Amino acid sequence: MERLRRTMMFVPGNNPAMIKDAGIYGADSIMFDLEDSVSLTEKDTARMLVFEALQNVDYGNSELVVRINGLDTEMGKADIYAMVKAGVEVIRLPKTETPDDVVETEKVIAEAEKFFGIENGRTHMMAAIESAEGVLNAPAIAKASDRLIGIALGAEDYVTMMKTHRYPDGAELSFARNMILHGARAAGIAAFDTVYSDVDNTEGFNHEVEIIHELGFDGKSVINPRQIPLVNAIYAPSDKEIRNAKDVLNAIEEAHKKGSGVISLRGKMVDKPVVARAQRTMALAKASNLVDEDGNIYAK
Ligand SMILES: CC(C)(COP(=O)(O)OP(=O)(O)OC[C@H]1O[C@@H](n2cnc3c(N)ncnc32)[C@H](O)[C@@H]1OP(=O)(O)O)[C@@H](O)C(=O)NCCC(=O)NCCSC(=O)C[C@@](O)(CC(=O)O)C(=O)O
Ligand SMILES: [Mg+2]
Repeated sequence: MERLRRTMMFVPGNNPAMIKDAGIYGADSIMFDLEDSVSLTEKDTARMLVFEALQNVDYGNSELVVRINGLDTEMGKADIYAMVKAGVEVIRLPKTETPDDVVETEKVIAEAEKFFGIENGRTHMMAAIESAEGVLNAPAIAKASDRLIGIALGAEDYVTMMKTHRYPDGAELSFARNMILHGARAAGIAAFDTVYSDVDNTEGFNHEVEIIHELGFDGKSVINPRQIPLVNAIYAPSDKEIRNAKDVLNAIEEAHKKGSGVISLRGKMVDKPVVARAQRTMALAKASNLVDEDGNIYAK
């Protein structure tokens, strides 16, 4: 079962207080930012703070991600070497335009792993897509490296270069969302939606999460801890979905014992994709503490 990444929380890399406490909010992934939330004069400070935090702060089970500055900046290479040395799990490349951007970054990551005597391939990658060219190249970007665990939409930069704004119905993002989602799925990796910057607008945030959940996104970048439980609530399966998933998994286990792979349950075919969906449902139910280890729904 692949790792759940319903929420990926940005933490400004030059904010010691936020860095220290980032693990208490239960984000599936914590994403320390060395890029756009950090001013030019603070770039070295942020790199050092995150370098220390990655090695000395306990962030529990959250996955640790760092958004580096791109290789087209003078900070990019130093960011990569520092984060690889600190043992970060995933390096996120901002403003990815072409597959070459991924390939070039992967080369530097591999160099850094070799330089520090770290097993080649240990550092995974994500590519954030934040422009028209990046969106049109999304399928190729998603296939550009085996290190990629996913690609993400960065809509603040994207809408600016598209000469539009963020709107409640999200029409301005529909093409980009679908290109990124299909590119990710064709490459067999995860797809993440963009941040929602109006932190106090719970209704607007929930509406946006409903849309991306329905489309099939694995999760959403968030900028504030208050947004985490909102995403988890929408990604939590209903009791009916949990019961059905449990029946599917029990039925297929029985069928495998009898040596068959395709069965029907209450008249509906149950084969590999149905089983995969049931496994994801149970993983989401467990992550939301809705069921016990055996998949039984906790009494409300
Ligand atoms: C928005 C606001 C100022 C609101 O502050 P507020 O103070 O009102 O928040 P409160 O709710 O009052 O905080 C309650 C407690 O949580 C703590 N706390 C808050 N936020 C926390 C956090 N993120 N991490 C850990 N801790 C946190 C806080 O310290 C307090 O702790 P304590 O005092 O101890 O109780 C704050 O959230 C914040 O700065 N967010 C990060 C913004 C950021 O990183 N932007 C860059 C990434 S997007 C981008 O670049 C665009 C993109 O590139 C994206 C893409 O590519 O995907 C594109 O193009 O689209
Ligand atoms: Mg951006």
